[in-house]
Amino acid sequence: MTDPLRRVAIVGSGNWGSTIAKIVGTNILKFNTFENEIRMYVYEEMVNGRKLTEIINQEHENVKYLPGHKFPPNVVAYSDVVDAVKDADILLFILPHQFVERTCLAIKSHVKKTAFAVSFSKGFYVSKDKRVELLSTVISRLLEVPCYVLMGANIASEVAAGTFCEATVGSRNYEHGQLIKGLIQTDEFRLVIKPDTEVIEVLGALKNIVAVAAGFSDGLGYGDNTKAAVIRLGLKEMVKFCEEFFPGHHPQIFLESCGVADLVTTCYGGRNRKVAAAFVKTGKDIRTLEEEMLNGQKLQGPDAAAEVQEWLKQKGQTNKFPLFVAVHEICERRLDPKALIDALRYHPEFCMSKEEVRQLFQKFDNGNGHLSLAEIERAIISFYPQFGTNRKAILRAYKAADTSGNGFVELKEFDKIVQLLKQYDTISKVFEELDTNDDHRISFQEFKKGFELLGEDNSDEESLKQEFNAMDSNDGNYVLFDEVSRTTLPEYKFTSNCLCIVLYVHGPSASAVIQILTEFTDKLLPIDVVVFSE
Ligand SMILES: NC(=O)C1=CN([C@@H]2O[C@H](COP(=O)(O)OP(=O)(O)OC[C@H]3O[C@@H](n4cnc5c(N)ncnc54)[C@H](O)[C@@H]3O)[C@@H](O)[C@H]2O)C=CC1
Ligand SMILES: O=C(CO)COP(=O)(O)O
Repeated sequence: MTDPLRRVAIVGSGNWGSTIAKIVGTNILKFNTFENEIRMYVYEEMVNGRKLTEIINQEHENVKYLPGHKFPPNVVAYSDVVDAVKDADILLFILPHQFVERTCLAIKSHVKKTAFAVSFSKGFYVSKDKRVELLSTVISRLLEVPCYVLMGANIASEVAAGTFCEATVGSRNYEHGQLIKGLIQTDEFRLVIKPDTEVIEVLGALKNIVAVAAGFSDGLGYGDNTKAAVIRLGLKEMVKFCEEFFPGHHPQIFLESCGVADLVTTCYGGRNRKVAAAFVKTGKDIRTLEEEMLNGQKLQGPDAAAEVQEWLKQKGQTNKFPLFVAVHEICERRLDPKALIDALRYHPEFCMSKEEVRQLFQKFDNGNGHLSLAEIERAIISFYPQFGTNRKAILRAYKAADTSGNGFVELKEFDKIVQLLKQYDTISKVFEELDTNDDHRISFQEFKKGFELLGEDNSDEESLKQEFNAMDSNDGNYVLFDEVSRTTLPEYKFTSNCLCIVLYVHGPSASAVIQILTEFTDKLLPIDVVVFSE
C-alpha cells in the first residue's frame, strides 16, 4: 500500500505568501507525493467591491498583494483559517510576524498531531508580560508540532518573476528538511538545508532592523559608502546577537542566503529601506507611511527593533548594540535620524582593543603600575584628542572607574575609563545644551524647553514633571550632572570609597547644601557625595 498523499496548507497570502503559493502550487502538480489542492488562508477583505477570496478563486490572482502573477488553479483561497489548515500535514506560515500568535491561537486545536510547520515570518514575538520568543517557538508551542524555518535573500516580486535566487531552510530533521526542499525548490529558487533553526530565524528578523538603518542613511542623503558601513556594522551586531544569545551555531551560517545575502538585498531593495528613507525625507510617522506606500503590506523592521530593544533591556545589553537601539529610538522619534551616524561613528567596533588599552596604559605609566589623574588626562588626550577640552567628562569617567578608590587607576580601571568616556562626553554635551543659563544645573523650565528644542510635545506638564522628579533624585528642584549620568548610565555608581563625604541632612537647607557640595566636588578631585536625607 502506498502512503497517503500529504496535504499542504499556506497560512498567509500577502506579497511573500502569494509568491510561495504560486511556486508550491506549480511544483505540486509535477509530483505525486502531495495532494494537488493547496489551501491558502486569506485574511478576508474587500478589493474593488469584491471579496479577495472570491477574486483569487475566480481569477487565480491576488490582485492586491501580488498583482500580475497567476496562481495555478490548484491554489484555493479560504477565508476561514480553520478550514484552510484542516487535515494538513505541512503548514507553511507566511504571515506578517505581528499576526502569527493570534492565528496560531485560532487553529490551535485543529492541527493534525503528526503535522509539521515551516515559518517564513521575520520578527520576534513579545507577550503581554514582555516575554520575548522566536516565532518558530510560538508556532511549535501553540500547535504542538515541530516548526522549521525558511529565510533568504528573497524580495517576493523578484522571486515571483522567476529571477534566480536562493534561500536557507533551517531543519535538524533530515526527512522533513528534504520534504520542504522538494516542495519549494525550483530551478530558479535554490534551497540549502542547514541543521539549525534559531540562528537562521534570528538573522531574518535582525536584518530588517539594519535595513531600516540603511533607509535612514539613504533618506539623509548619504551615499553607498555610508550604507556599506551600516551593512557592515549591522552585520557585526547580528553576529554578536547570535553569539551572545544563541551560542553553538556554525559560524559559516552568516555566509548563507539567510545571512549576508538577505541583509544586502533588503538594504537595497526592501520595503523597510524604502519606508525608512521616506520617514527621514517627509517627517511623517512610520505607520502613516506604511499605509500610504505599501497598499496593505506590512513592515517588519520597526516592530522587530522594538522587540529586540525589549530583549536587550531584559538582558542588560543595550549598550552593545548601538545600531539596533538607535533604529528603535529614531522610529519612536526619541532620536533625530542623524543620530544614526553617531551610532556608527562611536560604534564599539571603533573602541580600543584590550591590547591597545594596555599599550596606552604602559606608555603613560611611569613604572609604578598605576596612573595618576594627570597621567590619565595626557593618555586620553593623546588617543582621543576630541575629549581634551571636556575635562568634566574625563573627571567623571575617572571617578566612576576608580573602583579600588585609592585615587590611582590600574590597568583594569583604565579600561573602564576608556569605555565610559564617550558616554560622559555625550551626556555632558546634552547637559550643557539644556543648561541655558550656565549655572551647572537644570531647572524644570530648562528641562521643558529642552523638549521644545528637540521638537517634542512639551504640553503635558504633569508627566514632564514626573520625569524631571524621577531624575532629581536628591529632590533639590534642579537636575545635576550626576543625576543625569545616573539616569542615563546604568553602569554609573558611587564607587569611590576613599574620598567619600557622607552627609546626613534634613530640613529646608538640605538641598542647597547638597547642591553646593556636589558642585564643589565636581570642580575638585573625585570626591563622591553620598547623601542620606532623613
Ligand atoms: N514580501 C517579501 O518580499 C518577503 C517577506 N518575508 C516575510 O514574510 C512574512 C509575510 O510577508 P508578506 O507575505 O510580504 O506579507 P505582506 O507584507 O504582504 O502583508 C500583508 C498580509 O497581511 C494580511 N493581514 C492583514 N491583517 C491581518 C490580520 N489581522 N491577520 C492576519 N493577516 C492579516 C493581509 O491580508 C496580507 O495578506 C513577513 O514576516 C515578511 O518579513 C520574507 C521574505 C520576503
Ligand atoms: O525579507 C525580505 C527579503 O528577503 C523583504 O524585505 P522587506 O520586508 O524589507 O521588503
